[in-house]
Amino acid sequence: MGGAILEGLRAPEVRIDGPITVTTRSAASAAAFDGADDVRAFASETDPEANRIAVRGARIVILAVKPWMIHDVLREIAGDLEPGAIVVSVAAGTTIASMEALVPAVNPVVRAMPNTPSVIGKGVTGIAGGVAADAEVMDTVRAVFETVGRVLAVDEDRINAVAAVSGSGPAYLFLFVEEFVAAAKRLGFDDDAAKLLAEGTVAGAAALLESSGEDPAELRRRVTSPKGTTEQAVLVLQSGGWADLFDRALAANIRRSEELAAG
Ligand SMILES: NC(=O)C1=CN([C@@H]2O[C@H](COP(=O)(O)OP(=O)(O)OC[C@H]3O[C@@H](n4cnc5c(N)ncnc54)[C@H](OP(=O)(O)O)[C@@H]3O)[C@@H](O)[C@H]2O)C=CC1
Ligand SMILES: O=C(O)[C@@H]1CCC=N1
Repeated sequence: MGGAILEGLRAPEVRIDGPITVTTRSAASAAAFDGADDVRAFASETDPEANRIAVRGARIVILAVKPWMIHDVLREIAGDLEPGAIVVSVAAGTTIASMEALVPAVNPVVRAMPNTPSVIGKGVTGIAGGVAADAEVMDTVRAVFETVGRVLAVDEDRINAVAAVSGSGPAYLFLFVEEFVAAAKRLGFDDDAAKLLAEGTVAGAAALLESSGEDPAELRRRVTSPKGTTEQAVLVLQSGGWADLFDRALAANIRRSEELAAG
């Protein structure tokens, strides 16, 4: 996820004050930035000081390690944070209070829940601020994530729901595409043809949804000729109990965030 945000931040039209410093665990991941003039990268496996060096002088520190690693990384960097530096975590299920307990009170903590379309500037990110995150801090964090898409500010008690909808949402759509391609193959299309038809349709329909500004129900209506073919397929799909399926899937997602928060 950190890489997706970084890709968005590195887009030519985005202007960042100062250098972007990246840390990774492996030297191999850091080596991907060799020769880059806009990013410097350090690997913690070869430089145990990497994270501490990286945060020195930084106005914003974005943590994008796995949820169960966030607290250890915060303990590691807390003493090197600049006073007032904003700490942003994108981790699922890691509460603001648990992070605030590990950093100086002068460092505002913000939780962000982005998604992977950020890599092409079409991300959706929910943000929620802690006690020291005043309006200026939230505007700054909003501006960072607006470089990679759209931003919704929420109270922290809604962040798990944001994760369930938009954070994980791309995976649901990709699962749909996988199933759609597989169904096309079962109709006799070879792999390439099935992908062309099914993936091309999803990409085109998503672009149409975005560019038309129309409600998806209206766009669906325009495909569904009365007494036509689409109608028959839609009736079958609607009989599958999607509302309940989605409710259960999102509830399971939120439950997992709560488990992660509980440790
Ligand atoms: N994937 C997604 O769609 C989303 C993920 N998130 C959150 O993003 C976080 C990361 O998830 P994800 O991107 O899937 O995880 P990945 O495992 O893909 O990425 C984790 C990154 O952290 C680096 N890393 C690991 N340990 C350290 C360390 N000690 N110091 C510095 N860097 C380190 C890894 O380096 P290396 O490359 O060398 O292994 C890797 O680049 C999670 O907390 C998740 O909840 C939030 C929203 C969406
Ligand atoms: O699966 C996860 O835990 C992360 C959080 C949201 C998307 N991916």
